[in-house]
Amino acid sequence: MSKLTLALVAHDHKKPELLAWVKQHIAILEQCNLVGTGTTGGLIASETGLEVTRYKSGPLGGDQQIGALIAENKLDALFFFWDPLNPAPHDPDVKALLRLCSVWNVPVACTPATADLVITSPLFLSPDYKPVKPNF
Ligand SMILES: O=C(CO)COP(=O)(O)O
Repeated sequence: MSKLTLALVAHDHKKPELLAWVKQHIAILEQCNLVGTGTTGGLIASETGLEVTRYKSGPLGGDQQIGALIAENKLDALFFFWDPLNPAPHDPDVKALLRLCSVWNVPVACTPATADLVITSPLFLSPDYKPVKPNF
C-alpha cells in the first residue's frame, strides 16, 4: 500500500498549535510521507523526530511549491493552520494554496478541530478511499 503524502504548514502564531496536534497524532503521521514549508517542517522534524521534506519558507515560495504538488496530484491532504488575526506578506500565495485544494478536491484542515476529524476518519488511511478528482 502506498503511503499518503501530507503537507504540514502553519503561520508563526499557529506553529505551537500545529506542533501539539502533530504530537497528538504522531502514530498516524509516522505512517505517512510528510512535507512542509521550511520553518514549519524544520520545527516539526526537530521537535518530534519525524522525517519532513522541507520546501521553501512560505513567504519565499513554499506555499506555491506545495500548490504545485496539488496540481500534479501528488498531495493527499493539507493541514494548514493559517493565522486569521495577523496579515501575511504573502497572502495571495496562502489564498492560492487554499484555492487549489478546492480546485482539486484535496482535503484541507485549517484548525485543530477540523484536523482531528480528518485524521481520525476511518476513511483517512483506508486503501479503498480516494477522493474523486475533477475531470478537467
Ligand atoms: O508562511 C507559511 C505559510 O503561508 C509557512 O511558512 P514557514 O513554515 O516557513 O513559516
